[in-house]
Amino acid sequence: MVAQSNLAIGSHVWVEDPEATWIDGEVEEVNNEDIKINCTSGRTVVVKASNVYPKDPEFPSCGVDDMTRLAYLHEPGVLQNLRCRYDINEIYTYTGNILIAVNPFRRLPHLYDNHMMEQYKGAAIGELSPHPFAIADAAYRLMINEGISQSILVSGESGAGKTESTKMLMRYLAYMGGKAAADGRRSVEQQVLESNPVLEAFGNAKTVRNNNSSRFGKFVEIQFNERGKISGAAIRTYLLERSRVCQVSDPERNYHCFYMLCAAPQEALLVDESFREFFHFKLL
Ligand SMILES: Nc1ncnc2c1ncn2[C@@H]1O[C@H](COP(=O)(O)OP(=O)(O)OP(=O)(O)O)[C@@H](O)[C@H]1O
Repeated sequence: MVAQSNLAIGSHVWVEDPEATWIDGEVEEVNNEDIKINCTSGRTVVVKASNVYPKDPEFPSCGVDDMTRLAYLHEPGVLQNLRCRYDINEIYTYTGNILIAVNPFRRLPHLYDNHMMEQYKGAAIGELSPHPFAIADAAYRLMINEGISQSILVSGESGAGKTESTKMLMRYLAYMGGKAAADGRRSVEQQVLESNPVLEAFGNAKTVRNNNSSRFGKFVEIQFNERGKISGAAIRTYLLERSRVCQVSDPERNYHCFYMLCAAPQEALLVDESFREFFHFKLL
């Protein structure tokens, strides 16, 4: 990140702030490398020019849906844009063809219903609001049109929303590639979606950062036939945090499946003699 070298008096800028991370203000005085800034918090600070970043005075109050449209693509500019959008419940933002998701920490069902999936069908990226469905649709279309396998990489820190975003991507792909199941059996896409709760039971646990933290890596492969319909799927898992099974530090928890077993009716567990002592385990 490179700060502005020539700062004029009266120009709008960002400076680091110990409480707000970044705060905006106006340049009041320039003394060689030392810049005096009147912050909007009411404080006046003197900082080195290399720590001062230009602020776009014409930045729209509700932000922009693609970061590439920002006048300045630096950390305070990006964070301001994500913040403005988050405040109006716009949790998704593009940076070119990359989708950034900000965890809303509350259910937003209207964002993910069937009507939304229908809208994103065939829509080019950027035509509608940023959304995981748009990313899934672009991948699906490219696969159909170019005949080449596509990958979607979902990354972020713990609790960022990777698992939830992946489920949205899988739902959309299942919606696009779904076909009626024969003779009442479960279709492949149903089985793919229904695998999530099972995988989460055995591989997810409560941590200090996330009540449903995936303690393993996951590679989900969905196979399509030449007509674009789902023909198969494979889920590979990596690096399960095995130590959690026998060592959990408070307030974290063991894998969900342990508590699910405890919540199960006793008679269901007593089918196996080895479960008799189950409820005395220190671990539980
Ligand atoms: N799009 C969303 N809408 C509503 N809630 C969400 C969304 N994304 C995330 N959340 C909430 O945040 C929690 C954490 O998200 P998630 O488990 O997807 O994070 P993660 O990045 O997969 O974390 P980890 O790396 O620890 O597994 C979810 O259990 C859910 O409550």
